[in-house]
Amino acid sequence: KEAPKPQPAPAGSKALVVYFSCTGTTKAVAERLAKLVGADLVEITPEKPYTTDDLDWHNKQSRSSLEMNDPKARPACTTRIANIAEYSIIYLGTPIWWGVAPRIINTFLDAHDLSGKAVAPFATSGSSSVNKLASELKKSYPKVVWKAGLLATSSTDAELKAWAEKATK
Ligand SMILES: Cc1cc2nc3c(=O)[nH]c(=O)nc-3n(C[C@H](O)[C@H](O)[C@H](O)COP(=O)(O)O)c2cc1C
Repeated sequence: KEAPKPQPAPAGSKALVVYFSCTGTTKAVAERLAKLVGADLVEITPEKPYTTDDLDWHNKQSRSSLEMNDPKARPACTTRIANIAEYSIIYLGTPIWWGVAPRIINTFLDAHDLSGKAVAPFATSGSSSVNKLASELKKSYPKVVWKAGLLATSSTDAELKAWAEKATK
């Protein structure tokens, strides 16, 4: 008997998980999600990596504080996804900084044309909910088809999968 042929993915079903992570929490979720849904995985990498001092939110002069205090800050990121148009769904993972997405997420979004694209944001945080992050992104990038956000700090595989599938509908 012949082995069953692998099913080719239906046209337009390509999924991308793209994420930013400084201390590994979002990265771990992104890796699990990509495996669960069979998505490509790309990291948003800052041109200048964040040091521990950079991430000190108690220090008003730290790099992250200065960036978050300036809505127009766009820290350089080297990530460019040339074939981003090929994806039918993009899962965008990020830590929550000051209640919203780090400015490098804006750098990434500014550099890619995601008009009409389905993008589902997921985030990890100490405690903040994903709502403000999601609504701010929606306001800043109104041409994106934003799907429901997920606070994924302690999401199970089943929760990740259910949320990811819903975003494709
Ligand atoms: C500069 C900075 C600001 C943060 N602001 C918040 C916040 O507003 N609310 C919150 O719950 N957690 C906040 N955190 C905690 C992170 O969201 C949390 O540790 C996240 O899981 C880190 O993800 P990562 O390991 O992928 O970088 C902040 C962390 C940093 C470094």
